Amino acid sequence: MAQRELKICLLGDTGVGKSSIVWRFVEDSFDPNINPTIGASFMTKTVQYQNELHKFLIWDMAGQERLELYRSDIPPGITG
Ligand SMILES: Nc1nc2c(ncn2[C@@H]2O[C@H](COP(=O)(O)OP(=O)(O)OP(=O)(O)O)[C@@H](O)[C@H]2O)c(=O)[nH]1
Repeated sequence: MAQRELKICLLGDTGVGKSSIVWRFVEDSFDPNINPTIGASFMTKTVQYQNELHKFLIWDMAGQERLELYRSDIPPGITG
């Protein structure tokens, strides 16, 4: 079966729910006590749609300024 890779990067202010959206998508769970992201976290999920596998590679970037990576650390080839 064909497989496509989709690179997704979440950026935004701290506390707006970036990590929670990723957890809901990847694990279908919600943690009201989730910790702020330090630097960045990386998760993957593969979803079958019709005759193709779609592999999502997701970078969740820290929103707190003091925990941020430099913008130049954002991985190349992001599609969304
Ligand atoms: N009630 C409610 N709380 C939410 C929702 N989404 C996120 N939260 C809460 O909002 C807080 C911040 O959520 P995060 O997902 O850590 O936000 P973030 O944008 O990733 O924050 P940083 O990691 O600091 O960049 C947490 O306490 C979450 O549990 C939602 O849809 N409803």
